[in-house]
Amino acid sequence: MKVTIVGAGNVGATCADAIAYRRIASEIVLVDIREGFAEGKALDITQTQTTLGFNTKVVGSTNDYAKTAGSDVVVITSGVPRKPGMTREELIGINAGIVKGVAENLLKHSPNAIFVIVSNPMDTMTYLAFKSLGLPKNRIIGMGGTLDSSRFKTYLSLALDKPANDIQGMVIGGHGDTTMIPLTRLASYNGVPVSQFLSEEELAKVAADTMVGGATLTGLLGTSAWYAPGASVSYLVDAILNDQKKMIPCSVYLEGEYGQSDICIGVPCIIGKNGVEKIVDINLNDAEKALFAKSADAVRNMNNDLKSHL
Ligand SMILES: NC(=O)c1ccc[n+]([C@@H]2O[C@H](COP(=O)([O-])OP(=O)(O)OC[C@H]3O[C@@H](n4cnc5c(N)ncnc54)[C@H](O)[C@@H]3O)[C@@H](O)[C@H]2O)c1
Ligand SMILES: O=C(O)C[C@H](O)C(=O)O
Repeated sequence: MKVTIVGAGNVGATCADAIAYRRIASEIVLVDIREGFAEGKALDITQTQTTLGFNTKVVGSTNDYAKTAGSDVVVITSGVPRKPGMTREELIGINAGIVKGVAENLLKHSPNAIFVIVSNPMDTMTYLAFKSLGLPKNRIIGMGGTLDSSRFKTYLSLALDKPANDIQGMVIGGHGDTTMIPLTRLASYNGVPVSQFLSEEELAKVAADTMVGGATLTGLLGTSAWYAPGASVSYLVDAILNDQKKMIPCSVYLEGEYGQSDICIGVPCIIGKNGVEKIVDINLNDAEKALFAKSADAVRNMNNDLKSHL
């Protein structure tokens, strides 16, 4: 199976490294616009084959999309990350043109690929890819919910002082500091609701920390995070290539689901070899429904800024 990742920067290269090391694909192509950069990252990753013990072929390319031909999954991470104090939404002007051009080039060479969109603001970039490529909705997947859910589980595990892998939980809604919806009511520690162990105040703090998880790291690092984002993309690509039918919150085009239409936003999805195989309708309570509607309003507002690109 072949995966192309465009953008060989922090997230793209980390994602390529995770996919190679975890043997998720047989071939990875890394593409970047910076002369020699993707080739350098690919060679560096290749030189870990014997010490880490994998045989995945990793190829780098400076903007030569012929090398990406016949990819099963393509991942778009090209674009600018935010700096401390910025919101993801502020990146729209510069990233929209990059994402649209890259997506069109990818489709020319891999007409059957499933697209995974990572560049921010991710929900709006996913909507742009959906609208400009004209592909069926199952083949355009925005990655944000995997990462937000992993942060949610991390903060729950810290608050509970229990292993993160014993915790289940999902974040739906937009991938933004104020639009994410950590579903604290449904989160569990080995099937037991976390509300049996944490107070309302503690749960509210977990939710608040999760929502600004990306901003916290941007403040600490000076640019946005990459280890958890790269690993999250590899998790999603694994679910697609290995037809895992995992339920993962992803940003997908809605046509009435969750009361919303003509928008890409995070909802629980079954992910397999066809990409989004099903949108799972979970029973939200009234408060969660209201948060989802508010989140969708904000994402839709942001999509309005795309007019010149559609
Ligand atoms: N959805 C998520 O959960 C999530 C998580 C982390 C980062 N992000 C986003 O992913 C994007 C990348 O973040 P990063 O930290 O890797 O940034 P980065 O600056 O390290 O890497 C971006 C790379 O894109 C390349 N690039 C720019 N224009 C290009 C083009 N037209 N074609 C090919 N390559 C091009 C740059 O040369 C650079 O190497 C940002 O927009 C960031 O906000 C999203
Ligand atoms: O925070 C960011 O801007 C990058 C990414 O969306 C993240 O959540 O880490």
